[in-house]
Amino acid sequence: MIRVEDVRKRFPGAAAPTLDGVSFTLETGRLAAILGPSGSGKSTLLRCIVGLERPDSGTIHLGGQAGLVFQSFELFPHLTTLDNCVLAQRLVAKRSRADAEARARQLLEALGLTHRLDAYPDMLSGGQRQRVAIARALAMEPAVLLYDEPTSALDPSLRREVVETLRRVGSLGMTQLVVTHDVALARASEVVLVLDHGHLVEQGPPQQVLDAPRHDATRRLLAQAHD
Ligand SMILES: Nc1ncnc2c1ncn2[C@@H]1O[C@H](COP(=O)(O)OP(=O)(O)OP(=O)(O)O)[C@@H](O)[C@H]1O
Repeated sequence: MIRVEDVRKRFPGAAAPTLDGVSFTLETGRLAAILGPSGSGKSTLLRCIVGLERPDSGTIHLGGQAGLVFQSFELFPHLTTLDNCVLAQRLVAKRSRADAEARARQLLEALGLTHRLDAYPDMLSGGQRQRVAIARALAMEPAVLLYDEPTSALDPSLRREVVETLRRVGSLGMTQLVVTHDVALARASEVVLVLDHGHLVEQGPPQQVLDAPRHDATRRLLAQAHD
């Protein structure tokens, strides 16, 4: 689960706080999307949850480490699918080659990549590369998995594949939080959080937040999505 309580962050010299008392809870195994206009604090919130940024005050409870799937995937170009998923397990988690490989194979199978174990990243489609990055993050057994704009590096035809992938990961019991500008992706998630000027202005299921928006920031995001 993710429990964020009254998180505040103001960067030195900034006129206003980037996060101004953000609180929410996401239950284990749930998929949430964070929407918000540019500059509203989405990436900063994500970075605080991962531990790349330190809040000035407030608490973040994950019950373990957070895994992060980067927008650009950051795969090692000289390693195969399997070895991309084995390396950090060996170096960071100090697992044996056999253990690391077994875990990687299991996750790659769950994500439909068994036929691509020996392929190098440049031989894979964008969606496949993303699934390798997700399998690699899952192999480290994070308590939660966070994504920074998972659809923006992919062409529109692949966006549906992302939703399918997130559902598969959810069915493994993983708690997932996605920062996105993509309203369609938010609609496919279970919980939508809307940030505006460092405040969480809406939170709830997509049917509530996106079909009956109560805040101007949400209405503007929906209007832009329809343009
Ligand atoms: N390291 C930093 N130092 C100073 N200011 C920062 C830093 N990181 C972010 N900010 C400021 O905090 C505000 C929110 O930035 P953030 O990247 O969190 O927004 P965002 O909602 O993710 O935006 P976008 O949708 O454009 O990615 C911006 O005004 C930004 O300039």
